[in-house]
Amino acid sequence: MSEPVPSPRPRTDRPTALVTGATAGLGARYAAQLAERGHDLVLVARDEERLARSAVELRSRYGVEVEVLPADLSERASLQRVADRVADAARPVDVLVNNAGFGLKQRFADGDLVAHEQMFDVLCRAVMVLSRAAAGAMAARGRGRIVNIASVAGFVAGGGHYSAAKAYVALLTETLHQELSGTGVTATAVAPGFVRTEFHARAGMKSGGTDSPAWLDADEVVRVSLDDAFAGKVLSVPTKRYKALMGVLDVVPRALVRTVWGKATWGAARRHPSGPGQHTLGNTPEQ
Ligand SMILES: NC(=O)C1=CN([C@@H]2O[C@H](COP(=O)(O)OP(=O)(O)OC[C@H]3O[C@@H](n4cnc5c(N)ncnc54)[C@H](OP(=O)(O)O)[C@@H]3O)[C@@H](O)[C@H]2O)C=CC1
Ligand SMILES: CC(=O)[C@H](N)C(=O)O
Repeated sequence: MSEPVPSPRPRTDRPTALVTGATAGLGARYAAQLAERGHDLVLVARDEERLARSAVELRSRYGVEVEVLPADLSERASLQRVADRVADAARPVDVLVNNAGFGLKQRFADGDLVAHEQMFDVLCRAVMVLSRAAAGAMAARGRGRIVNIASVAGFVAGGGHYSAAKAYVALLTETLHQELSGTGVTATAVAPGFVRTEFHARAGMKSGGTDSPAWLDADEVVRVSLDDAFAGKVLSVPTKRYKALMGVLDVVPRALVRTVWGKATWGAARRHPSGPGQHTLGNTPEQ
């Protein structure tokens, strides 16, 4: 039986940050580092027990107010509840971190359509709806930060539907940044490389050698990206090695990138064993 979700606590003078995917990986670190930077928090994810545990830990460690908002962002009604919270003028959200996400080790062409639709809903539709909610409410107040977690994968071909989804996040964020110019609201796309989180285990992807330099520490990614976001940068590519890789990707022929990236990262995505339309989903929380 999960702990009852505590009702929102009285407003403080601290700014408030809403983080999606706050129970694990990068999202858990965004919540901790934003608390450390003096923000009250609204935590969003599906796993209510992990949310409640995170809230207790963050309150006691950082002395900030923490609200939990259980939601499956692939479900429209759930997503709308989160959008309503983001847009609530009576309880302003000053920083929105659209972080929730997962990968699919399935080809797009013959993979599980339901799984691909869910990934699109979480990686793209949720980011769009919540960014819109934040843009309107923040611009009305003349201040706010929108931080959308894209990926290096969004700048390379060959990463499957996931890459396309992350390219959408990056470009939508650049549009937001441009359209919000002069309003006091900034939008930052964060493009991490490979980060040691639950992402790959949840998706059943090989992630051997995570102690190699190619793999980043989640705390470093979050610290660098928050520094960039608070500096108003439109794109944050944590660490020099991934900034260098992005430069290389600009000049290497795309056909070569398509061939190499897919194989070098998740291995050749499996043809779906039972063919298109079967419903075996990844993205199950680690217990
Ligand atoms: N790890 C990496 O190598 C990289 C990751 N990224 C991106 O970073 C972001 C965070 O990923 P990462 O921390 O690695 O992954 P993790 O798997 O460690 O964490 C994913 C988080 O998202 C939440 N989540 C998953 N599905 C949903 C859903 N349907 N509704 C609400 N919340 C959901 C999970 O909580 P719950 O299960 O409780 O819902 C969890 O808190 C993602 O957008 C990912 O694409 C980008 C580049 C590299
Ligand atoms: C780099 C990513 O966004 C992704 N986690 C991957 O493993 O490709």
